[in-house]
Amino acid sequence: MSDVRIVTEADFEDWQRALATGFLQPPVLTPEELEARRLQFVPGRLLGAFDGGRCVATFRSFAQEVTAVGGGLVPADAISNVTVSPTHRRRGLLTRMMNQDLAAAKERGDVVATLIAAEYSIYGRYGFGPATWSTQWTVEVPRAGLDPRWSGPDDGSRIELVDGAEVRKLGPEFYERFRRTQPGAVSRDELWWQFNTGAARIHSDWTEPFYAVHRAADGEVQGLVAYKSDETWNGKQPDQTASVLRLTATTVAAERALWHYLCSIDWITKVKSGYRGPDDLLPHYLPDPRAARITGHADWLWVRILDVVRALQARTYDGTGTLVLEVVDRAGLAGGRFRLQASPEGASCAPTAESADLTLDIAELASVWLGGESVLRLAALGRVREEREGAARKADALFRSSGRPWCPDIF
Ligand SMILES: CC(=O)SCCNC(=O)CCNC(=O)[C@H](O)C(C)(C)COP(=O)(O)OP(=O)(O)OC[C@H]1O[C@@H](n2cnc3c(N)ncnc32)[C@H](O)[C@@H]1OP(=O)(O)O
Repeated sequence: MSDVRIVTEADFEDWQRALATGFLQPPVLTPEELEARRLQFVPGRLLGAFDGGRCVATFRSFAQEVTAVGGGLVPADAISNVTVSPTHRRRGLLTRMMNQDLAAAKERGDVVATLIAAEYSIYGRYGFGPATWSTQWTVEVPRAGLDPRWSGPDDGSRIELVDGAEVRKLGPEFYERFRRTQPGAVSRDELWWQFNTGAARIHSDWTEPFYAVHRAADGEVQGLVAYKSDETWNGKQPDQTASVLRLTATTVAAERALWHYLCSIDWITKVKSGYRGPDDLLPHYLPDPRAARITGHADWLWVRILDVVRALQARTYDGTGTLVLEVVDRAGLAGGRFRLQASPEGASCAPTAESADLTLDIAELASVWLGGESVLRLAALGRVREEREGAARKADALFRSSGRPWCPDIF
């Protein structure tokens, strides 16, 4: 039987080989890739399964914060790098690593665990629910109806091209402001900025994208985009695609200006949006919104609530009401019956012996927690059970939020 345990520095290279194998990537890493990945080594946060001295499964977690509805920051156990080698699949190794990690996260006091799921059907069994969704658009620039003479914003703000070193200087402060405005956004640590600007390279074939920053008239950074272009030249008509890696903005004006900028670059006939929130305004920045075609839509950030009281108290509520929730958690980590008393002034939540209004699984609670799913829809699907008539409608009104959550990052 394989031994599941915390990974030491001595195991690290073997662990990385197993990780690459599990993700069907070339199993031998360059010294530069290994060196960059060592920066992610946090003692106690890497798990592995070992069989006959060889690593056959990998699991990594790290400290993160998730933005709740209303802008509160919630401590999270972010999970990544989950693999089991094909030689050892379906023997319960993932289950053992997950159970160990979630127990440790609960013990540490993390309110939720988060991950981006490779496949939909893997993580529900561990109490995770899809909490944010993402939509990809492709803009057919010639059909968008934008003014072809556009030469940047005319409100005193400006767009500047910058390099990776500059992004590392101005990006973190900007993103700290941004993430407080966006439910579902996750924190980025210093390593994130290094990996995403090429200062440290997990993949040695990394190439520098273009970076453009939007500055308000007073110089404040209000938007940042990283994008790439394909290098096709068909000899006659320029027909290039700009692919957005990330675009975030703290104001609608900055966001609009950056999309307009991308659509105005000479030679660019298509703009691929990357992973946006499902209610992103992008189509409506175009005189003809039909020029933006949806090319992908799927679940994105999955959340596992570890502490119902703190999770429900961390977010804001537009409505006023009291609700008793029976939360079922098969793993025994966070379930129970809770009374939520919410109003725009604040919320309190505590265990209760009162009879329940609504019964739902911990995974369904995660899906409605950030406002990404509606209680009424889950009730219609039979995934939330009303114990009192009208409770689903009441809960729907309480958990509903004015915008859909969005997680711009992959981890
Ligand atoms: C956050 C991230 O890193 S996402 C990346 C996830 N990794 C990958 O997709 C890489 C390729 N896949 C793998 O490495 C493995 O198949 C894993 C990690 C997904 C699963 O590991 P395993 O050790 O085989 O899972 P384990 O044996 O613990 O399975 C537990 C249960 O999940 C089910 N399960 C596991 N993987 C899958 C899957 N891909 N699809 C559907 N069900 C699955 C098993 O059938 C089992 O069900 P049961 O409890 O009803 O018997």
